[in-house]
Amino acid sequence: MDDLILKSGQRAKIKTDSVNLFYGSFQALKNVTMDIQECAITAIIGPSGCGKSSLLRLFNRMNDPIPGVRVEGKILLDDTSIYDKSMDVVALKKRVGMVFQKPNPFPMSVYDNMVFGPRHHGIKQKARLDEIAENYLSQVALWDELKDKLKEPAFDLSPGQQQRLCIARALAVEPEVLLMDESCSALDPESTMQVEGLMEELAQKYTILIVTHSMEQAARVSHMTAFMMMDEDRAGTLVEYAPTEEIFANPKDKRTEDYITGRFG
Ligand SMILES: Nc1ncnc2c1ncn2[C@@H]1O[C@H](COP(=O)(O)OP(=O)(O)OP(=O)(O)O)[C@@H](O)[C@H]1O
Repeated sequence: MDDLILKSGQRAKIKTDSVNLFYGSFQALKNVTMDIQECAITAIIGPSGCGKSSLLRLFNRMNDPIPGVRVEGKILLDDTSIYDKSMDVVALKKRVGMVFQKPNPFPMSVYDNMVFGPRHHGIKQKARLDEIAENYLSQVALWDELKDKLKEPAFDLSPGQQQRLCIARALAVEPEVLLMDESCSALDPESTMQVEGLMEELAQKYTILIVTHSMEQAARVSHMTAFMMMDEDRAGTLVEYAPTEEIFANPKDKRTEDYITGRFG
């Protein structure tokens, strides 16, 4: 579809148009319009409370269970409206996976973590499940470390290994988009570097969105950066959205410049 082609010539995987999000009477996002590039890393940055996580969670309808939540405007995944009444939310969550701030392996073995999603989606054959476990643990560079520990509890792994396992588990259902909400903030610097390296590799195949408090991380790994702020009503707005190099080297908006140079936030 032509309207999914961006000015840069890249294809948009997700498009939002004039999105407002309300928690009850509180407006958490105001008029957010952005096109998210396919097979690239997009970072969402901004001060605490400006709506970064709220925005991220809109893309796989994670906000749905919150009482009083209301979404206005349009959000497209490819050319399908995510908030259309006919949208199959289980299928959406398979296409748009999520990795959280704290590693959250399930209380089961490494192997069972890996095959949980595929089993849920109907894959039964042991050989196929084994293949999936090996393939995705390899993609996150854990196979060599864990191939002899597949039956051990995932909780026994180091935090960095646990987070890579959670990424592998998210990949095992073959998503198209991966949402990462401060997924390195509970990790030590070495594990952070490993996960960042992994993100860069994964971006060749997957569309990745990250929320991060670390501007260094946004600058290191992302291709596009969205800077958000609260307006006078405390609603989150998109201030500037551009290739990461431009945001950090030549921001167009004074507020972006003030934030990235550490004058506030
Ligand atoms: N479930 C909820 N119910 C009501 N208000 C909420 C809910 N979740 C978030 N909010 C409010 O929405 C606003 C945006 O929150 P959100 O967590 O999206 O911001 P953030 O930029 O990700 O913050 P942080 O950087 O501190 O994680 C905040 O004012 C927050 O208090």
